[in-house]
Amino acid sequence: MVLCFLCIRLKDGFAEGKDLVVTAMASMGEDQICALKDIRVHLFRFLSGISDFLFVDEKIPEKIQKAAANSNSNNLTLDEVREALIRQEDTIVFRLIQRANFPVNSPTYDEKFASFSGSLLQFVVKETEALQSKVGRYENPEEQPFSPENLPPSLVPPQADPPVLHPAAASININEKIWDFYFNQLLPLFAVPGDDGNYASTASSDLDCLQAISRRIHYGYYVAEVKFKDAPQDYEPAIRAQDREGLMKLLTFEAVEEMVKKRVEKKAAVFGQDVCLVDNGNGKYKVDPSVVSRLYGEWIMPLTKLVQVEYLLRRLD
Ligand SMILES: O=C(O)C(=O)C[C@]1(C(=O)O)C=C[C@@H](O)C=C1
Repeated sequence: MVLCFLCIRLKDGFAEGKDLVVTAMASMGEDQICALKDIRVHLFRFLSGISDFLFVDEKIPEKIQKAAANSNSNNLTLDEVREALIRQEDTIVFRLIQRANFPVNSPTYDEKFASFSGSLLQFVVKETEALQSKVGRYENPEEQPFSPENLPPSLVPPQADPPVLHPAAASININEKIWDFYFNQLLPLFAVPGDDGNYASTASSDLDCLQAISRRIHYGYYVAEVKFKDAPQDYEPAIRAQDREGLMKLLTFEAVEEMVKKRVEKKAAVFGQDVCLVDNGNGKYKVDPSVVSRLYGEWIMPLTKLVQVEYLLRRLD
């Protein structure tokens, strides 16, 4: 009942064109969040189906959690984890396309833009993550916050499934690096210069991109765990020697990386083409497919590997 009410208010809020934070806050007062404590069935997952503005839209981790829980994790295969990475490509490409609907909109990032301290972007990130934390987003290991200071605790009961990952995963958050490359290198490659005044939408769209990219990169925990379980005899000596380079070599598959870059380039071309009734062969894309390939080749895959190395270095602790 409470959930239905919440969904309707969320939908109405967006239909009225309210901005993300206002809608979320208006929809979920503290009382409602507390009332939701009694609903024990994966509230977070349920809500994710309602609004991908607010919550994650990937359900793969749950499948992976189950596969691993059903046995001593031999069920969890590298193919399954790679399948999850492939599905996340779609989310990333679509979110970039969404962000490309707006120009750069630099006032979004201006620290003196409004009466709150910091930029509009920082405000949206902090407030959105606080709400999402209350409904359990950060109970999922691959979800790492960009504004981790003073996050409120989850009000949702923890999932009963036995954990798949080594607890060290929780201490690995490389979002500062993601934030840095996204704003300083990637954004200027696909957002056109200009200002259309849509600052709140721009900020929430940036956060959507950041969260999808961050989830994909921190998914490296699962990739590393599967690789370790598949061949502990290969990984243990390098872990004991704390040999970063050795680990990096062991977990790198260049042929797979080439395939990934080609596939995401193709996805960006297919998902982001201008559709006309008459094919005029203009070949105009909403986001340049070569930028998406670069995103993966220069940042996403190297950082996913960094997460894997960091995880493996702590895997025997
Ligand atoms: O598929 C793997 O084996 C991964 O480790 C994932 C990944 C990637 O980020 O896509 C990273 C490193 C490999 O070299 C290939 C691909």
